[in-house]
Amino acid sequence: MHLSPPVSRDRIISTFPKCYNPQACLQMKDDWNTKATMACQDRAARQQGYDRLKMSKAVVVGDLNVGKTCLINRFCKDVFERDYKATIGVDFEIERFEISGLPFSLQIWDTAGQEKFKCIASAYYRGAQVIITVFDMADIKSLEHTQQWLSEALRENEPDSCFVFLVGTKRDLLVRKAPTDKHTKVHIKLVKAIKGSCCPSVKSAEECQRTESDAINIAAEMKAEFWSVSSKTGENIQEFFFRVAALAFEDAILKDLETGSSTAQIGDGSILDDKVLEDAQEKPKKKSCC
Ligand SMILES: Nc1nc2c(ncn2[C@@H]2O[C@H](COP(=O)(O)OP(=O)(O)OP(=O)(O)O)[C@@H](O)[C@H]2O)c(=O)[nH]1
Repeated sequence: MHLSPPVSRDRIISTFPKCYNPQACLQMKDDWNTKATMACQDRAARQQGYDRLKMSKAVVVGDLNVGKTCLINRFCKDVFERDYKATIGVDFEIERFEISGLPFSLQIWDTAGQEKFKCIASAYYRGAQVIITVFDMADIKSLEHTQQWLSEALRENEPDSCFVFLVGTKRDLLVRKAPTDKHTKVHIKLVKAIKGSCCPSVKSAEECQRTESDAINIAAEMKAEFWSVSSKTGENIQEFFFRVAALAFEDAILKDLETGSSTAQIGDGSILDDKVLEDAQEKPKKKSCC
């Protein structure tokens, strides 16, 4: 029997990850589902197939320039790219976890936000267990477009078959607390003077709260869980992806129990073997300069 290599220590999830905000949360609970826990603890189950790779597919959608690629790259490679390079079509990463002692992989699909690449990207929406709709916290228009992105992604999937997340990026651009030190106050005044009062990169604490509460309302309409993150600073990035992985993993285990299956499946139901995984990890990059 082939055993996957051990996952890195920072990808081990042992306790059930918490949501960001209870007002926009998919599952209000503190612990794993009892049935899932028992299945994980069942050594016999492990020997009969859970040692093979179990994988879920997550697609990341949203307007151009909102920070989808940076979100994925911060988590998967711990890097942040300041310069914008448009995604052409799609790209993906595979992240390996150990959850409750079992191996699990998340295939994270980065899709192009630019209109001209939409038809290529939408071909990859199918078979997703997780849809991550992304907006820029400093650009309210991108929040307004998230419902459209979600409905396009859902069109390619079974109704009620996906976990939906609404992620506000660029949290670092929002001034959460009124600055108290003289230098920051002067800096903000200067930037506002140069860029105008509608400068998207400098927002007041009130605007930040308003954006979050608008997002929470939209998340409720979308039946989504809301997260606010920064790929620049890394704030909430690991917490967010751990939450995604944990919910997808638990769902996959429970579905297996329902169907009595223990094989490794990718979103659209095809069996994933080690060769596919190796090829996927060596894929060429599909980014290009704009
Ligand atoms: N300050 C700040 N800038 C960010 C953050 N995330 C992304 N950016 C910047 O936003 C720009 C766009 O980021 P990308 O991740 O390439 O955007 P995208 O959504 O993948 O864009 P498309 O590929 O066109 O769909 C880049 O210049 C990033 O440096 C963040 O958390 N904070």
